[in-house]
Amino acid sequence: MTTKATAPDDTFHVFDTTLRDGAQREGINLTVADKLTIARHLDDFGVGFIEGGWPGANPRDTEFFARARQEIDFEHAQLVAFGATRRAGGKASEDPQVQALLDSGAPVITLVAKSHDRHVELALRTTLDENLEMVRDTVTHLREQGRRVFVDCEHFFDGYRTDAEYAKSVVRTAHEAGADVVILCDTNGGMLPAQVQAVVSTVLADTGARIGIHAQDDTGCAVANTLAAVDAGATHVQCTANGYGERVGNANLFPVVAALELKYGKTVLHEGALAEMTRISHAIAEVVNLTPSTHQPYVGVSAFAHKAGLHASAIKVDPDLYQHIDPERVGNTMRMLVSDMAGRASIELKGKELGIDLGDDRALVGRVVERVKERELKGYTYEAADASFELLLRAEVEGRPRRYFRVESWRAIVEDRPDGTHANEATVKLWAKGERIVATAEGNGPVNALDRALRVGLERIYPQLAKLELVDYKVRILEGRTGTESTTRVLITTGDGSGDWATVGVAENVIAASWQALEDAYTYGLLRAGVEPTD
Ligand SMILES: CC(=O)SCCNC(=O)CCNC(=O)[C@H](O)C(C)(C)COP(=O)(O)OP(=O)(O)OC[C@H]1O[C@@H](n2cnc3c(N)ncnc32)[C@H](O)[C@@H]1OP(=O)(O)O
Ligand SMILES: CC(=O)C(=O)O
Repeated sequence: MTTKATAPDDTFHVFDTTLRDGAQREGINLTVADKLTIARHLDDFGVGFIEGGWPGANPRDTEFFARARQEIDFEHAQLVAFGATRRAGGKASEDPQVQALLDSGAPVITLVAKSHDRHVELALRTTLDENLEMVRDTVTHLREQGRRVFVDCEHFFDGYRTDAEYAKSVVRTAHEAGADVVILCDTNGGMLPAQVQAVVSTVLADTGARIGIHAQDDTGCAVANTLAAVDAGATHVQCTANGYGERVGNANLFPVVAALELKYGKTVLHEGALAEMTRISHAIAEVVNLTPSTHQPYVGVSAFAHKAGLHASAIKVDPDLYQHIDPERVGNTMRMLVSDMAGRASIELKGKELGIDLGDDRALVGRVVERVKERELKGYTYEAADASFELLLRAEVEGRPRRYFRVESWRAIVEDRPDGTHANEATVKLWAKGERIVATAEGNGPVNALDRALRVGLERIYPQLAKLELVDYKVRILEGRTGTESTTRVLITTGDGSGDWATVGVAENVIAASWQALEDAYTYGLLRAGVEPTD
């Protein structure tokens, strides 16, 4: 582990606490290996500080610091150990919890300190003076041991309401004892931006300490509160990747950093890092085993996805008209969604995205718009089934549907037996390359049996299909869609090892809807493989 004396640029700190506060989110349970992987991603991204956990609080965090020291050569970040001030009535130099922070070998230590009078009296069960002494003694001791110290003033904003002078005296004590930054924490996450801005301004003016911000997201304002603190003069922001954290989470690192770089014009990352943001956000989501939020600002797959026809018509002229930044700056991409809200421009842009030349054929584009609207009324959804849309578009452009096989008939049988067992069997009758094929297969359900029968029938003629795999299958009942009876929509995602595609089927019953989605899935798989249509 490199123990750099200072962060790359010490005038403004991006401090990440994914491995400490992020790990406090319900549902996240990181192994040491996970923590090491996330630390590497965060270092690549270029944050200045990575809070790795609370050494001594649990064996996992203790091991993380030991292994990070051995295994990671941090290029941009310094590793930070988190812990509390010493116990009331003791000495920092004799406190085992404080000693564990030193033993971690981390060059920087964040101490959580009480700054709310009620917490001191009720949670610590000590006096206000002794709490100040705990802060002074612990910071002094750690400084004497050569560590850089940051102090997190827990519940600062709530404490400021009940006793502003006491809250500020904790900041002054930490600062005078040698803490480099004193962080005002909105621990309960109840603050609003204007309140944060006012308090940060006053504390800066009254204490002379360098101020940081740590905002929980309980009002949905953590990012805004963080930026409000920066507006007021804070020069250290504590965030977590994807906003993971206790309860509803913390200030999300990615929108905070993007705002600092793109809206405030600050350089807080190394060159080229911002363009890696989407990849890093998704990679961390993968490690914590949570699906990345599709609607996350900047990095969500929907962050630059455009659905409304009017938006598309302006974007066709200039993408800036409906986007606050160029998505490539954060490593994301613009996408056009095709649905019944599409107009001609949406189809033209989607065609371009798919590499299909529509020329200036207004009539053709108009026909596609009409067809999409008519099919969406029946229950199809093309924004979730790009591959089915591409097949529909190509059919219009090429004057006939792409066909690699023709279906004579299909049938699926579900056999329930009195002993509770059952069997599923399907038969497909097809024509491909002039040959009539009859194939039968069993499966763990009727759709699986149909999928297998289709594959058994076609694989000999199209060996490319061997690589195809059903990745996801979703069914939704569309109540009263046609005004009479409900219909069923099936969305299938298929992969071939180098990418995934989604197809849709709609019918009165789930098996017929699945069959349509399967037919599109196989047809699109052959199209992707570059196979020429035969029929
Ligand atoms: C706002 C935040 O998110 S801060 C981060 C909080 N993170 C965590 O709590 C996760 C890790 N925590 C743990 O593993 C455990 O709580 C430990 C190891 C730290 C402590 O465990 P225990 O010794 O069993 O104590 P317990 O958790 O019941 O209570 C915490 C103790 O620390 C004391 N304490 C709380 N804050 C501070 C502080 N800033 N300075 C000193 N002592 C403190 C409490 O008064 C309480 O003391 P008590 O044991 O005399 O009642
Ligand atoms: C320190 C911290 O996590 C908080 O006050 O929320």
